[in-house]
Amino acid sequence: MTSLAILGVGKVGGETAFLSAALGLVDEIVLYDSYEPILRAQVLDLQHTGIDVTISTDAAAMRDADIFVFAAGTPRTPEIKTRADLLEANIPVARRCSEHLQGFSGVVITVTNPMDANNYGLWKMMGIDRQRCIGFGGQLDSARFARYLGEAGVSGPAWVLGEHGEHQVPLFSKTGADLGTEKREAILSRMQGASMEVIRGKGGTVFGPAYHIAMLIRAVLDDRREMLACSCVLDGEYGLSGCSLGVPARIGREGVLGIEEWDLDAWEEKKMAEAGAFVQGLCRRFDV
Ligand SMILES: NC(=O)c1ccc[n+]([C@@H]2O[C@H](COP(=O)([O-])OP(=O)(O)OC[C@H]3O[C@@H](n4cnc5c(N)ncnc54)[C@H](O)[C@@H]3O)[C@@H](O)[C@H]2O)c1
Ligand SMILES: O=C(O)C[C@H](O)C(=O)O
Repeated sequence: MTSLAILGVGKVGGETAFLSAALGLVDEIVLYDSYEPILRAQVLDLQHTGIDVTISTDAAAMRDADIFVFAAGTPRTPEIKTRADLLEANIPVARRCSEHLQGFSGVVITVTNPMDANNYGLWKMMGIDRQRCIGFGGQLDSARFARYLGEAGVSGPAWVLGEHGEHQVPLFSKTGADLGTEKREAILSRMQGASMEVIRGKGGTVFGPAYHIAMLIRAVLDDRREMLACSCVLDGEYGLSGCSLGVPARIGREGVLGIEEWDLDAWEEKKMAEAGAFVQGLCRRFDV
């Protein structure tokens, strides 16, 4: 029997629960939210699908799950410019999350923004092996990148490393197309504003994140060992440590099975170093 726990069942957590149930990824889902009315409503709504999945709201059972999604906390509104601006609001939520996870032996997926810093914070507070903390965001950024590349007539592989935020690093060198710096910067700028277009229109991003989180859950539970852009706690990879950052990672049943260090061109290397320095600064908040 496989069990998924989700802390925070608002827009993204709720949709992730629904998709995981609808796709038959797990046998049991343990849901918890500090706001009781949303928790009850999400449970009822899931039950009304009639999908054959066990649903529990026993917070203590979360630590027995195979996989745990941290999706609780404050999301952006149009007034909140960057994901990093959510750090102070969500640090106490990350701390609470790490308390829920004492004794947990599965794989954690961090969704709550600023995701890279929170993934590092959870790893640090829980004191678990770094391979068991996966930060989610790179797959979504990569899907957005693929879309913008397509509009520019480029169909090569779309990978986005770096921060899940303003300092994201789209790997143009992997696409095989020579777009030039100006076009690169123009596409990057569109990517930086991509989610805000959705947040302005419907109050938050839902389908994109939930779909790719479900694919990540599947990669872990089925031990797919596939390469995905994920935020991982770094220990010298890409010349960085003291942070969690988007890198190409092989994902399987034990979490991050390996990190590949790809050759980057000069533009990408500079962006990656800037991303590392920026996220290291955010992560320092968890070192005190
Ligand atoms: N990494 C990504 O790609 C990605 C994508 C979308 C959203 N996000 C982030 O995910 C988070 C959730 O976004 P959302 O749109 O679902 O927000 P939401 O407001 O719809 O849901 C958040 C839920 O967390 C609950 N919550 C708050 N504090 C809690 C606590 N201490 N314990 C348990 N539950 C708690 C709230 O009651 C709420 O139901 C935000 O930080 C958002 O920025 C990240
Ligand atoms: O942009 C946000 O605040 C939400 C999320 O990180 C996203 O990329 O959709």
